[in-house]
Formats: sequence, C-alpha cells, structure tokens
Amino acid sequence: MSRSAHPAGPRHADVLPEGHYSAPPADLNALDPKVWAQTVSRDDQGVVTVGGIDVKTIAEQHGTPAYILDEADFRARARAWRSAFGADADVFYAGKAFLSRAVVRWLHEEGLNLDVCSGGELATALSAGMPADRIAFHGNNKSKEEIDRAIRAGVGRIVLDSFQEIVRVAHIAQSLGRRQRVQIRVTVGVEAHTHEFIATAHEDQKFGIPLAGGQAAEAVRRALQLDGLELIGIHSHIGSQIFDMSGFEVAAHRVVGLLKDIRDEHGVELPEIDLGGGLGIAYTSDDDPREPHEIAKALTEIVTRECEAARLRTPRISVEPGRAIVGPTAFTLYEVGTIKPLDGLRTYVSVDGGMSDNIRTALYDAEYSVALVSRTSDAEPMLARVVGKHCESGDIVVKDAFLPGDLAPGDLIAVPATGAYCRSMASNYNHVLRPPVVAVHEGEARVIVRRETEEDLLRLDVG
Ligand SMILES: Cc1ncc(COP(=O)(O)O)c(C=O)c1O
Ligand SMILES: N[C@@H](CCCC[NH3+])C(=O)O
Repeated sequence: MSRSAHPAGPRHADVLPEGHYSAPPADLNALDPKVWAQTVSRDDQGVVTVGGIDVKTIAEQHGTPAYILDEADFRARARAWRSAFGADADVFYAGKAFLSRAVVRWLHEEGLNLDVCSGGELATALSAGMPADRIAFHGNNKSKEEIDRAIRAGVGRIVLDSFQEIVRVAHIAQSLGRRQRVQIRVTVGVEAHTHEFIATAHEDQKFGIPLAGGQAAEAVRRALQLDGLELIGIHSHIGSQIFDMSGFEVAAHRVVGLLKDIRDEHGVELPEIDLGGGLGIAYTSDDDPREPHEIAKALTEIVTRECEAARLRTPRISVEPGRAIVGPTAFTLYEVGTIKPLDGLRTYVSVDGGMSDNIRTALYDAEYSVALVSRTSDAEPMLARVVGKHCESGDIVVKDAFLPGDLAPGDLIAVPATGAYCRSMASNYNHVLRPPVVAVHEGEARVIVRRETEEDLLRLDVG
C-alpha cells in the first residue's frame, strides 16, 4: 500500500465552502461512542477493532466494502428495549431497517417480536424460526397472496391500512375459516422527523386511514362488523429519526380519543395500542438520542395519563423500533481509492462502494461521520467528501467530513451508524455487487449475508 502525501486541503473557517460541518474535531483519531458500535475501540497500533477483531483482519478475510455488525451491541440494544418496556408491553423490531436470518434468531432469543412489511420479510422471519404469532404484518398494498400466506402462517396481527384492505383481509380470513387479529393504522395528523414537528399537511400521504372527518371511526365500524376479523387495537406511526417526544404525545392523545369514541359508540374497549417506531439515533456527534428506558417511561406515562383522563383501561402498548436497535450496531468498511484535492473547495475521497450501499445521503441529505480506521494519523485535517464509484455526481456517502491530510489509497475508512436502511435499501446500480454483512462477536467474524457475486447478477439475466 503506497502512502503518498496529499495536500491537506482548505481547513480554516474563512476559506471553507458552504456545508454541514463546524470546525475540525480536536482529535481526528477519536471514536465518539455515540456513533460507533459498543465494542469499537483502537488497539495498541491504532487499528480499530470491533467484537475483538481488527478491521485490517476483517478486510483481509472478507474484503471491502462490507457492513460490520457488532452482535453483542445488537443484542444489548434489543434487550434494553425489551426490558425498558417490560412484560406489559411488546417490542416489535421493524425488519425493514435490516433483516437476515441471524438477526431474526437474535431477536427471538432476546424476546422481541417482529414487524414485517412484505412477503420477502415474512419468508425470512418464518424460515429463521420466528413464531408466527410474534409477527405483525404491515404494508399499504399487501397482495392477496401475501395476505393469504400471512393468515395461513398464523401471524399475530395484520395492520390494516385502507378500507379496501379491511374487506380483503376479512374475506381471505373467512375463506380460510380463520378469524384474523388485526389493528387499524390511523393517521393522526402529526408527522415528525428529527427536530421538525409538523402539525399540518400530514394526511396527504399513502399510509393509514385519517382520523380526520371520522374516517378512522368508520373503518372501525366496518371492521367490527366483519366475522373474519378480530379488531385488537389501533396503530399509529408518525415518522422517522425522531428525538422530540411531543409528536408521540399528540399522537397518543388522538389515538386514545378514538378508543374513547369506540367505547362510547360500540361498548368495546380495544385492548391494544401501537405507537410505531421512528426513534432517532446519533449519526454524528451533534445528535442526542434518548435511551430506551426514557422513551418507554415517556410513552407509558403519556398513554396512561390520556386513558385515565378518558376513563379507559390502559391498553397494552407496543412499539416498533428498527433504526434505534440496529442503526448504531454496524459500520461500513471501505477501502480508499482515488483521492482528488480540489483547490479552494474540498478533497474528494473515492471509496469502493457508494450510493449502492448507502442511498440515504443521496435520498434524504442524511449526515454521516467517517474515520480512518486502519491506522491513526497526526496529519492536518482536510475537508473531505467521501464519494462512491458510481456514474452519478450525487453518489455521495459522507457530504462533509474531516479526514487526515495524509490519507492515501489503500487506507481503510469506516462510516458508523449504517446498520439501518443501508443494506436493506442497497441496490445493484451500475451492476455493483452488494456488500456482505459480517457479524463480529468475541473475536470471530461470521458472514451473515454473503457478498453478491457476478454469478448472482448473471443468474437473473435470462434473456
Ligand atoms: C409502521 C412502521 N413501523 C416501524 C417503522 C420503523 O421505523 P424506525 O426504523 O425509524 O424505528 C416504520 C418506518 O418508518 C414504519 O413505517
Ligand atoms: N428508510 C428511511 C426511513 C423510512 C422507514 C420506513 N417507514 C430511512 O432510511 O431513514
């Protein structure tokens, strides 16, 4: 590996171009525990280790790019959510964030339930032995085949997303001689994303049935009349990467209002309420997520208070965290390729992956951090943009970050907090092969999703 020197690039505030960064961090070699998986640290040589293995060894054994997942951290976070909510509530891990058979087994062992939203996720869950009655089936456009398969498998609940689906699920259940447990997903008029909290313009989207105009109440009326359905509760999911609990407060208030109306109209107290997922994680050191026990306490208090005010028995609560469990447990390991300093702007650092393994930066303008992990460096910080190898100028992994000015081709860098919505949203753009997921634990690195091969690609191409 050659280590040619590169110009350090611009670094003083008065010459820095516009961007999301502040000043360079005091220590470029530091690894903020907020954004890195729990077992990450540097060894005596300055090489980053995770799960007891150093990243150079992982790269030699499994290649790059690769998602490296800290199993102990995953299990610890799953357990923390489970114990924070206790025996009177249910935690459904949202499989859309990242799902594999190993993950399903860990969830099962740690006592969590699973939220799936497609036939593929359902098949993965069942094939790894998740008991069907611990699975919730979601989706705004479930096919008849998916509904049929879910009911036959005996899923614990189907979350109904439209008037048409109420009838569709009832018919299929009845034709199979079943009575399917269902929840109705409502849109409560709140949409929350991180610090943004919008109270209007939220019903204009594809999920759920609006509370507004009595539509959700009408959906409940219809569901209660259908023999194939057992209505067990109301579901609400208000957004993604949320830190501020006030959105959940408004949502719980409105869902409990509906439960009260249902009791008053039908004399039925629905036993469950699902407040969805969406809890935020730290992608950079500027983010301050809450701990599961704080979230559990806040949500339980909100629902209990609202139910007391409405003179309702407090329903069993469920939540559906995806990102908050798997997000922080993995990082993406890349090898540095071409380095291109642009005078007066920034240095473009190309890696061997890109938007095909992390679409979130291009799609949501998401922010990430990055570190040199195969060694430490005392070189001056350079303002860098980490980009991929795709034929697209928007192929950006980390928009603005400081890396050591002596960074060289062959160095390993890693982007933390990529456990959620990176592998699960990965693509084959430019026929780039999707990276493996390598689980590390107590000194062992185990491939849980293997790297795609050219044979995989060509097998699908049957023309
Ligand atoms: C219904 C539902 N539940 C749970 C989640 C999981 O969200 P997150 O991974 O942000 O916790 C989502 C995705 O936003 C969702 O749509
Ligand atoms: N995929 C998105 C969030 C949507 C989650 C599913 N409703 C993300 O990466 O943040």
